[in-house]
Amino acid sequence: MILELDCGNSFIKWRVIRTDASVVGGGIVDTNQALIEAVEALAGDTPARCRLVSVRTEEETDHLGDALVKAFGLSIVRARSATALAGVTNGYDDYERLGLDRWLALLGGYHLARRACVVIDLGTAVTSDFVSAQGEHLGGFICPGMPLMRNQLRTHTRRIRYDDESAERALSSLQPGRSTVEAVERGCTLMLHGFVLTQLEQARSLWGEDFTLFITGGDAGLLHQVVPQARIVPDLVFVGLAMACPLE
Ligand SMILES: Nc1ncnc2c1ncn2[C@@H]1O[C@H](COP(=O)(O)OP(=O)(O)OP(=O)(O)O)[C@@H](O)[C@H]1O
Ligand SMILES: CC(C)(CO)[C@@H](O)C(=O)NCCC(=O)O
Ligand SMILES: [K+]
Repeated sequence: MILELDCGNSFIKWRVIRTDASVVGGGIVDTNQALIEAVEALAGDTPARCRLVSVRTEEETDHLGDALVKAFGLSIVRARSATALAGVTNGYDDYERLGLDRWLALLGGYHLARRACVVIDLGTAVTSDFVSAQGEHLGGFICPGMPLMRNQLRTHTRRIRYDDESAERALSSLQPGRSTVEAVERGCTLMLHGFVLTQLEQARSLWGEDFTLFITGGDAGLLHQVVPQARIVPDLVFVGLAMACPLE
């Protein structure tokens, strides 16, 4: 069995797959220890191999790797930056600066679409990347995601305070808010809607209607009504991870 990890800035997304790629289990955790416990709790064999992508520091990622080797004695392959892979060229001036989660998600998107695509990932940050039909990465955009927008408002004001349950309830509609929680949650959601619609405009001016829009990341669900044509692929980073780190 293979342990797959996407180590983001706030959470670790994990899953365990068999060699035939069928999924045994998976989830989202916020600490290395919680990851080890979740994998230990899976019925069946422990994974012998691991492939991972991380946007954390080298030290944090090494620390996680050491903990996994200690717990499971597995071998680890890490996704690395590349100038080109699987028919896609990295569009950054300095290819190593492109976030590896973005690189893998756009590799996965191009692989699935086999034509021009835009890949939007809604996590701690929101990112968007453009790939032409020829596999040329044209670059992309980075902006704050829902968790960062909320927290900036909470941190830099004195009277914006509310709990998680009321935040969830506030999104039952996108009408003008009649309480702080509604005003903030709906306002930030509409910022994301606006962002995504502008990405669509850019894609249309480049390619007409001849492209696929992919949406991934923990907050992908906030968008599906605005862009019903989008393909929501929650595991897009894992699609790219398998391409970048093949385990024969
Ligand atoms: N089960 C879940 N656990 C945690 N967050 C979740 C879950 N489902 C949806 N989310 C939402 O997903 C967002 C986090 O996104 P995601 O997990 O894709 O990225 P991340 O690890 O925080 O950061 P990165 O963008 O660096 O990968 C949060 O806003 C959170 O509300
Ligand atoms: C933008 C994030 C934080 C999204 O997870 C990550 O891809 C990252 O740290 N990127 C490095 C900066 C860049 O992609 O230009
Ligand atoms: K991510």
